[in-house]
Amino acid sequence: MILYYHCYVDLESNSYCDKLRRTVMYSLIFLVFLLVQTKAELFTSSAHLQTALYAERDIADLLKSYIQREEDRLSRIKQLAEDYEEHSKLALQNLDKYLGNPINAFLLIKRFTLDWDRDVIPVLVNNSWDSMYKEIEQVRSDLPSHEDLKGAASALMRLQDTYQLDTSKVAQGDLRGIVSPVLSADECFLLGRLSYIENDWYHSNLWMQEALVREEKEEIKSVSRADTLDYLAYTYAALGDVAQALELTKELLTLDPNHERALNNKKYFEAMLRDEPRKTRSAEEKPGYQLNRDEYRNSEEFLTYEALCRGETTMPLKNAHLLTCRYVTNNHPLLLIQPIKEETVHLDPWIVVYYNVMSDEEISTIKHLATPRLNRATVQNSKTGALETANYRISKSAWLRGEEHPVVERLNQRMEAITGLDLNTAEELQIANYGLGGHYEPHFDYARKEEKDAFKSLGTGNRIATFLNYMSDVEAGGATVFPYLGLKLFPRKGNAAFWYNLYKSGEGIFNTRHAACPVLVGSKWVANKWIHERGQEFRRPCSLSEYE
Ligand SMILES: O=C(O)CCC(=O)C(=O)O
Ligand SMILES: [Fe+2]
Repeated sequence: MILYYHCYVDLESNSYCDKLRRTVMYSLIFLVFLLVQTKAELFTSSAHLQTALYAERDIADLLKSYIQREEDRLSRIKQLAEDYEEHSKLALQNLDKYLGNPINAFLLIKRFTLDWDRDVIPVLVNNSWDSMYKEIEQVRSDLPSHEDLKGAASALMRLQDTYQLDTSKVAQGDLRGIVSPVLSADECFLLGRLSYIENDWYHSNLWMQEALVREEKEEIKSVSRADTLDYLAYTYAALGDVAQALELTKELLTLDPNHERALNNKKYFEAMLRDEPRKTRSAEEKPGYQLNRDEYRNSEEFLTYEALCRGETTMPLKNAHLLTCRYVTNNHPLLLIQPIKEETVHLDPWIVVYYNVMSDEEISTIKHLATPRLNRATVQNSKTGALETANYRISKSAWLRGEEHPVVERLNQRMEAITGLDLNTAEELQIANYGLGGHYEPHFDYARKEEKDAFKSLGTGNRIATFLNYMSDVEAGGATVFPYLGLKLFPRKGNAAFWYNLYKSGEGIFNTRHAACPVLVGSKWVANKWIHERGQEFRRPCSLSEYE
């Protein structure tokens, strides 16, 4: 703090010492920024949320050892009290005799000088909690923050939308048949309130309704019915259902007749219904349509993406009868002994799945290498070209270079053998871990014409192909889907998907637009290899025809 203060005062000065101080100060500020950044990001990766559980275990150990020490101390105090009680009782029975003995007098004095300092003070004066608390505070930094709470709530809302989860079923601990903990009325209320803070009236309304239902059933109330009615009425009004808002406000007034806001709202709602009697919730007919969602999230593409995520069939797969499987060797020494099984899952654009590309051991090595380096995944701003985080891509990722570990190098060579493409110009291997509700909404892997500078710094052209390794099964959700093809690929540990993003002319293939569905239950790990145009001139020769 002192350092910061001095530097602040001298900010304009240019002596060497000041420059040094300024550098230190900026580094500190940057460090704090980094800490805040990483702290607020636990929920975006399941690997990082694990640290919270380890921290919780450490806190339990710390608390237990503290309790043990305190129990020992208390029993020492108890012994002392008993000893004093007994000694004084004996002495007081015959005071003159006791004190008349010089040895007794001497021992009494010793008792409250030397013995006191040595045996009593350490037991009575206790500051072990302070040091204990400091230790807990250190572990605290590994625990989730309020930002994580907000992120987790909005992830739950996303899961609820995508997988069309019924609010009361979620509250009862039913996630599409997978058992999860039951939520109390106040936990439903919290979800309603967190949505409310985000001006998300739709979800706030659902969860406040559920809070009311649960509150009614609770013997010991965990939430105030009046508060819940207050929020719920507001959300109904915000969603346009003024009549319902009025009903609930009246109920609130029966519980709390002097509730000032409710009294005002009642007048306001009554006036609205009188002056604009047709004012009811605007009903949008499209399935999946939600008030409050932005235009894109109500679009055909997005609704198809969500339907595919749920495993629905949105359109018949074209030429499904022509899809085949085969063993691939490409006459490559790596594949001659152990050919790789290739399943064509779509013909045009050509999309294949390769089986058993990575072994469990390789996957575990790669996860270990990546875990400490996982950072919130970024996307490129198509206008400014800058890399930034966005809600439409929630995961954490790390880049691994071939030279870092033989397993990475071996995987790179294997992908080169399988695809027959040159991977020297490819991007490094990107490891991604999706946490709670982690997803990547529909996107192209290739840069479109308007994104002129997208891969300029790499100098290797556009992303000609994608090789997507699945490093985990996902219990529910987490599919890779292609909304324009009606294609959905559910992750299988060790398998990989591969497709070309560009025609031979270099033109982007629109229908490769794809997305990673939110993870509903489980954790999703993938390793992505984006292969670039440069180096493929003879391996995948160009064509003059635009769409080939
Ligand atoms: O994780 C997935 O299923 C797809 C990921 C993806 O499309 C990407 O990272 O570009
Ligand atoms: Fe992608």
